[in-house]
Amino acid sequence: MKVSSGIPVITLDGPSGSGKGTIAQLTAQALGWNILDSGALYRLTALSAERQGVDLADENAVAKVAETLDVRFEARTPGQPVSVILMGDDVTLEIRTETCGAMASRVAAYPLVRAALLQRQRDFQSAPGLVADGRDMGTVVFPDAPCKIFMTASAEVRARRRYDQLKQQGESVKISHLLNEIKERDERDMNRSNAPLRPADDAVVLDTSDFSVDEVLEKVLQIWSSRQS
Ligand SMILES: Nc1ncnc2c1ncn2[C@@H]1O[C@H](COP(=O)(O)OP(=O)(O)OP(=O)(O)O)[C@@H](O)[C@H]1O
Ligand SMILES: Nc1ccn([C@H]2C[C@H](O)[C@@H](COP(=O)(O)O)O2)c(=O)n1
Repeated sequence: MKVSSGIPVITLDGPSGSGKGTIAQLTAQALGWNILDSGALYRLTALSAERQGVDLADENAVAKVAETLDVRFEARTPGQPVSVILMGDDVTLEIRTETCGAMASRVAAYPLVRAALLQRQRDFQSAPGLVADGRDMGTVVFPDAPCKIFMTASAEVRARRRYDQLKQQGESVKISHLLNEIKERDERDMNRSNAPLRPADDAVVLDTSDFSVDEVLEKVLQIWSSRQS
């Protein structure tokens, strides 16, 4: 099984809403690297299982879905937003809903599902480099990555960010509801027995609560630069 190939990887792990996806995108763009949105694979597994009428409580059946996931990530330029195509159907927006995120968190707790998606994630490691965003990028998927960052922010700040994001998209939700969902998701992601959400021992922990996107990006690029000198 391929783990390390000498191609550099920056891992960005952290809880929901900490800004990993946004920063992964901008970092990949700044460096001209490839990107792995590992959460999308769990979201796609959940969505595909639901579409096929698979019971999400059946670990073996959901793992089969993960093993045979027919998905394409279409990126025109490295670092630019990608379209996500599931069995020929563009599901880029559908996988981003809160409902799909909650289903993803549920199937992500299954060891068989995690095992089924492991090599698929490692296969994203290609030249000139990879920015990998998720929950276990630094601990399990790319344990040899030269630069590991664990992004955090208070649950309140993350709920506010999500609220602003959904409002911008024209969705009306209560911030108290989002806060509860975030706390529930954190609880499930941190307390599962397999690959729980936690910083790798050699990760830099970055609390983004009081920083803008631009400030976080600058810090991530500084951390990467410091790893090279
Ligand atoms: N430092 C920041 N300051 C303000 N807003 C931010 C910051 N970082 C991210 N955001 C905003 O917060 C929202 C959530 O960010 P993002 O989707 O990147 O988080 P995430 O950690 O990838 O979440 P998930 O794991 O649920 O996909 C987005 O609208 C993004 O623009
Ligand atoms: N490496 C990963 C990535 C994601 N998950 C789980 C945890 C989340 O609740 C869910 C959706 O992730 P998101 O798109 O919000 O980053 O998938 C995981 O367990 N491991």
